[in-house]
Amino acid sequence: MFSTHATLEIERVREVSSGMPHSHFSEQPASTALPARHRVYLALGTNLGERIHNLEYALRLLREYLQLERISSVYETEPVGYANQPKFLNMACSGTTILSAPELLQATQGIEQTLGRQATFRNGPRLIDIDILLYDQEQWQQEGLTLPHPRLAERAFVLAPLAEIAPDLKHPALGKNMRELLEVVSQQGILRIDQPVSISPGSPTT
Ligand SMILES: Nc1ncnc2c1ncn2[C@@H]1O[C@H](COP(=O)(O)OP(=O)(O)OP(=O)(O)O)[C@@H](O)[C@H]1O
Ligand SMILES: Nc1nc2c(c(=O)[nH]1)N=C(CO)CN2
Repeated sequence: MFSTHATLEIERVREVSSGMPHSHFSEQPASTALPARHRVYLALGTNLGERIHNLEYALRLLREYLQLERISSVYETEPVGYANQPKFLNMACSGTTILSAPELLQATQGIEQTLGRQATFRNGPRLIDIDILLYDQEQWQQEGLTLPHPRLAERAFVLAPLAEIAPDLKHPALGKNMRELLEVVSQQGILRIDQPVSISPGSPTT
């Protein structure tokens, strides 16, 4: 279950037992095999509307697709790329999913639509942005999806929450972990705030 503080959130991956002696397990029909689970890391950002509420609502919807394992604190961050807009709230989460990476992208884009995200412009303001940072240790580049996320290593607003929940996680292409990547970017304008997220039922504000 989730505590009221984001940093304390832990949901354990349920262990499923067949109830059969181990030696009989391989005799089960293939259809009973559990689908493979993939560990994924996501970044969330918002700078319009009730920002905390947007994060909470997105996390609740994400739980339909992910078994959440960790969620970071919330960080208030100066806008990067286009300065003339409100400050963002950013956070990261990890979880496991049976979805393929393109299916997960479809799910996250659906959640952005559900929250009412309107197309603006590159680096512009948004109700919610959900980026897939890593999907297992996959390196993938196809139309519409690049893994790891191509701008992960240059963004303190992504690395600070990610390093909080997964400091030793290695970037599959760069070979460095998240703590090391965070150390080499400027953390100016990145402030961890003491505002907890709660993901009990509710509705969007916008
Ligand atoms: N790993 C990824 N996670 C999310 N979107 C991705 C990823 N790789 C590629 N994309 C593509 O990026 C496109 C633009 O996404 P989005 O509108 O969120 O961009 P942005 O938030 O303005 O910029 P940024 O991608 O730098 O955060 C999406 O339509 C999606 O197809
Ligand atoms: N601080 C901050 N700046 C941004 C962010 C964001 O999430 N946080 N997202 C952007 C486009 O994805 C562009 N700039």
